[in-house]
Amino acid sequence: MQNKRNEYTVNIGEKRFVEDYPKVGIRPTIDGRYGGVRESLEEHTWKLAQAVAEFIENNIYLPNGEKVKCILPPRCIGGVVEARMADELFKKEGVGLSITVTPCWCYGAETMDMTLDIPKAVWGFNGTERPGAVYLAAVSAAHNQKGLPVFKIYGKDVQDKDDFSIPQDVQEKILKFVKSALAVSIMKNKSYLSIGSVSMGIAGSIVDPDFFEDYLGMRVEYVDMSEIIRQIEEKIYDQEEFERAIQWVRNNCREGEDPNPPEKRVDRKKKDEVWEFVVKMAIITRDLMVGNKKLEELGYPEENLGHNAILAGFQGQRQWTDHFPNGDFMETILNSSFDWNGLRQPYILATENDSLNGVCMLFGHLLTNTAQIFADVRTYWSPEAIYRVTGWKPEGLSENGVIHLINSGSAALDGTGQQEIDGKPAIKPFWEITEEEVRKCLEATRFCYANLGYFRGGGFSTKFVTRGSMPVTISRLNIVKGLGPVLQIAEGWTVELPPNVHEILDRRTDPTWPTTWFVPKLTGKGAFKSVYSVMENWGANHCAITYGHVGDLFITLASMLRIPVCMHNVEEERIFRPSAWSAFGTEDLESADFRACRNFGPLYKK
Ligand SMILES: C[C@H](O)[C@@H](O)[C@@H](O)C(=O)CO
Ligand SMILES: [Mn+2]
Repeated sequence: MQNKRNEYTVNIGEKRFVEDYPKVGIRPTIDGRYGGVRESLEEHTWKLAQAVAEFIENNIYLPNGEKVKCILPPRCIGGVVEARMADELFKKEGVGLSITVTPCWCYGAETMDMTLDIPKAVWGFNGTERPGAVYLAAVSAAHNQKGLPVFKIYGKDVQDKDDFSIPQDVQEKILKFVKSALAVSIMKNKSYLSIGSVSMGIAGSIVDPDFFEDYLGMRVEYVDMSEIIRQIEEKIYDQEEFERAIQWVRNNCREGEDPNPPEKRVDRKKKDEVWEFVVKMAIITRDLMVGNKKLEELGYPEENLGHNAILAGFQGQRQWTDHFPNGDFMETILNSSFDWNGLRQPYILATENDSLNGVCMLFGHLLTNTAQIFADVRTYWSPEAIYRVTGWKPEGLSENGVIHLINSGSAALDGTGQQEIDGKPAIKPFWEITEEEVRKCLEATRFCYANLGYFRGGGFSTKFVTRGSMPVTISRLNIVKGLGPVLQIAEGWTVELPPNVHEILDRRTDPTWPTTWFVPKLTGKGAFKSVYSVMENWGANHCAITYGHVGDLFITLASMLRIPVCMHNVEEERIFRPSAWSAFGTEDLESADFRACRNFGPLYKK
């Protein structure tokens, strides 16, 4: 069996190359004055730092299901020498983000974390016997003056000096910061693997290496789609795995309707061959992304390495799909939390090589550890149009109309909504999913032979309807000349339409594709005045769907990467950005975000 974790581990001859997940550096800072002050604070400061480390280790998981690790320096940091001791240790340990913790006054610029490129936060204990909050303000001023934005954490209520508990509001900020900062750190130095080129003129598939390098610290790798053909024909894949995979597919993936007119339909033999082909595509594409040590054993040391890809895109349409089976099955299964190897971390793969949608999927995956759904933002159905076409007057969540999210590939099977949390439809991290839920996701899905008008080479498209009432967040990254990247976020819910209404609306589109009916949370303002205005303000043809109302996490992450958010419906109290953002205006946070991002510039700009 393959390792459950897709951890970018490959063999190079005798050696193993393992890119470890980043750790969290906890920096206890202290007033450096010996002779009474420092001694009286050592224990308290250390205990507070330990409490933060314990809280993080108990509450935050890495995408591979392991607990995140925290690193504390050899001693408290009272001045620059101890700050450097922490730096050295953190570098050795692979720390990717830091939280400075203190209950007292310390010397700002002498104790601060000056590491470039890593997200930083400071929790200044809100007590009054010792001025931790005064340090927080001072060190944040130093960070801003030096152009190293910092997240300021300051509890709302005063705590007693011997209280080592972490108040609820502080906990929330720590979680937001660590989850987002981990995402920044995990994607750094990984690749986007562009398989093929531009799909049908879709701008997101004109993959922009400057964006990936400057904003995400990633590199872009490019391979031609013919590489998949070479590996199929020369049998450069693990044939034992292929046999297991095709057997699993035959037993678990049920075919649905064939949408093609009878005279165009292909026969059973051809369909069986296509199944074999698309399963090989999935195995090979996964290996192209992350490598496979089996390939070295089989005599393919180069292919064994893969491309260090945490994210990939497959052009598919048109040259490939005009001749070969489409990428829908491959995209669906790789994006899912399970396959023939059991439950495992999803591999993030964008359809139509839409790298900008892929980035949103990657953000969503790293922020929540869950599988993502890729979709076209296809149709706004007003209540009037629904009534006209179906005779049903939309009610409840659907009363202001719905948006039809649908695309041929890339929708993870988790998107069926057949997993549950407290009896409600959900998408969970792979280690929380049960075998029974895997079975239900598969049962709720049909694989329909591809529409031969669009896909001359055939293939199997994934068909399901997402269960309603799931809180979800849709997102989209766009690049605008002169402005750079901007992120859009809409929190909302999946809805279920009455079956006959769904059927009528779905049949007007491509009924062999997965559908998610989506309703955004309306605020009555700007782009969120109506469901129509959300659709109208969407910046491209695609969105990524992430389980949960996690727009606040996307906002925190975007601020770390200096990507402004041009549209969101997240309540103001949930927004957490570096303290420097207030210096760009406190009334209109949206405009201030643009100014702050422009001022600090992309995190990795050369
Ligand atoms: C089959 C069509 O070409 C679709 O793939 C098209 O509607 C898209 O998905 C465009 O993003
Ligand atoms: Mn599309």
